[in-house]
Amino acid sequence: MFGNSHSRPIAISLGLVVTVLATILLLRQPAYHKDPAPSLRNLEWRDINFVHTTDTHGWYSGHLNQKQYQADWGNFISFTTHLREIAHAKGQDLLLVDSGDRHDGNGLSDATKPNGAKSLPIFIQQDYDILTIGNHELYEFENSKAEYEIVAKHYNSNYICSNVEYEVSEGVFKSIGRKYKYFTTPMKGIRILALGFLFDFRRNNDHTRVKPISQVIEESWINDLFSEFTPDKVDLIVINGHIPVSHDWEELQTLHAFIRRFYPSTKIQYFGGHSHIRDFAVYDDKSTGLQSGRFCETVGWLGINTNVSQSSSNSEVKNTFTRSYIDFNLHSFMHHTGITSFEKFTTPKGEHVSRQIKKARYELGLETVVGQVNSNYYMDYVSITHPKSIFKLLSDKILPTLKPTNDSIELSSERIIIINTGSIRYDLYKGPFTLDTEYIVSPFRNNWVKITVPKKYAVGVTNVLNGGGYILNKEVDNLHLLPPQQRSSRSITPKILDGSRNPSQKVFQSPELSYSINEGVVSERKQLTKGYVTHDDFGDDGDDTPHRAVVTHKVPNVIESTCLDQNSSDDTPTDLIFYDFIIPNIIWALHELGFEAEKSQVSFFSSDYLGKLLHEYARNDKF
Ligand SMILES: Nc1ccn([C@@H]2O[C@H](COP(=O)(O)O)[C@@H](O)[C@H]2O)c(=O)n1
Ligand SMILES: [Zn+2]
Ligand SMILES: [Zn+2]
Repeated sequence: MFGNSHSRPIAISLGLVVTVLATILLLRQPAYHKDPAPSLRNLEWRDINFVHTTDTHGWYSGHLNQKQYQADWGNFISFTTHLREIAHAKGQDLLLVDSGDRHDGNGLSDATKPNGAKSLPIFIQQDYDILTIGNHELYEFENSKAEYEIVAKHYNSNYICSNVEYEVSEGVFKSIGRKYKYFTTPMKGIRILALGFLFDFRRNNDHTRVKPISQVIEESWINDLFSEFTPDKVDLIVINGHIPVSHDWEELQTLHAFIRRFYPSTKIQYFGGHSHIRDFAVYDDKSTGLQSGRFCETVGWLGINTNVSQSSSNSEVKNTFTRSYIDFNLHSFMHHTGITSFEKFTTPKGEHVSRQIKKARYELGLETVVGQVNSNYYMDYVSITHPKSIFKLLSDKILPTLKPTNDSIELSSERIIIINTGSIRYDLYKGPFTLDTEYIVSPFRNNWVKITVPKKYAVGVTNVLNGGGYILNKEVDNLHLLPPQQRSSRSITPKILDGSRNPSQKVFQSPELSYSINEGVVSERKQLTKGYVTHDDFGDDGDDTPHRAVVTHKVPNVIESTCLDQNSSDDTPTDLIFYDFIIPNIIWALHELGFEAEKSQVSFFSSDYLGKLLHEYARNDKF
């Protein structure tokens, strides 16, 4: 038809219209590309800005089967490099903070001997300005040694820990890092006094010491320090704790009251961790606490204006402080830097670290396929009686495969195996079960132990351990038995079942439903990715990516797998088998039931830890 001379002008004008329209569309495209995620909430920049991580537990490869957390440590390094440049270009400061727990949770950290041999050299490529220790650096001596010799040494005066000591030679204990750091920021000249604290942790190895905060504040060094650095010399106090920031965790409250005695109106910023949640707490009009999740799912963002007047009101706090929880993916990282091409985004160091990770994973054989998993098994997305519950899988199928390590171990005809649900760290996904999966689901190399008790006591233990909710019996140190998801201050509020005002932030961890980075504009609610929806003291606008919340179910402290004869008498000797990690808890529960047991009555049963049982189950094609 374009060959027809009469129609040519029309064809030309049509062509012109098409060209113009196309040009308009093309001109609009870059705007879209510049901001590929208009639904993301932008970061607010202040005089001083902090990027915060905590509880990374070795997840430096990123979440390979969850696109929403798929950035790796190299990408994270590129991200913060740009953020620092942006801050400095604006004349603002940017500091990086990490709050500890770098082991136990991923093959990259746990498949080596010593633990962390490959992951710590990767972790320390990040330029942290302030970092501290977590409890997972203290369970095993080899982790403490690595912390002292690799991490603390590398970061030198930036490694700040005010209440943990390390045995440098026999009987000689020294602070594992610097007890404090006083420094002035390069751009705004903000004078910062920084300290670091671990919560009152009692299960540390013998070559380390942890002093509870309540004891530290009685010591002369901290009183002298605060007397020397009078308020006129300090613009901002930073407390980096491996401690939850929630109001119901007493230790930070104690510390805060102590600091305020010396600094009645100085701004104080707390960074926290350990309970693996996103959280932000306002302590008073000049002081807040930020906690940035777990497992490289979250990068926390915290900004402070230093010049806000001293008057006290709610809006004053909001004018002073701002917080965001950034999803650990390239989509978010690139959005917040305003860089639209990956080539421009990735820095030589970031690229180098990403290569280092790939190499380490290859050398460790982390992607070696052991077997296939037939379904997703969840920790708390379904109830523990649901066929897709990982705890049901363990109690029905995996734990019954546990055998004593040698034939000389005497067995009773009846038995109950109890596991602390905190020993399971992550969902198990449908698809290949790799070496990495074993560590991700259950990284701990605990031994199984056994005690034989009359059946009437054995059958009550699980109930006692689960009965009291948060068990606060300090003598047996039950504090550390609780699975992280139950430790959220937010879970005190009753759950609302449509998920829209779910009190604690939630993540749906199914790879099937995780979103694609290229998904584009998310405009309708039904298109939102399921993930964290955080409700904190500033409201519910903290997550950089608006997610759709999911309902999660309460997970008890322990679950059991039983092999009992319904017809046998109450006094039948019954083997109670459990991880040595919970010996004090079991002895305490038996005591509560009226049976006095000694640690010496507990004997070794097996070294086939949970990860190994799962591995064998997959290898034998049992799923
Ligand atoms: N050998 C171990 C050590 C720890 N656990 C579990 O880990 C929990 C602590 O982890 P955080 O990341 O929250 O510090 C602890 O409560 C135990 O449940 C374990 O099972 N075995
Ligand atoms: Zn942790
Ligand atoms: Zn911890």
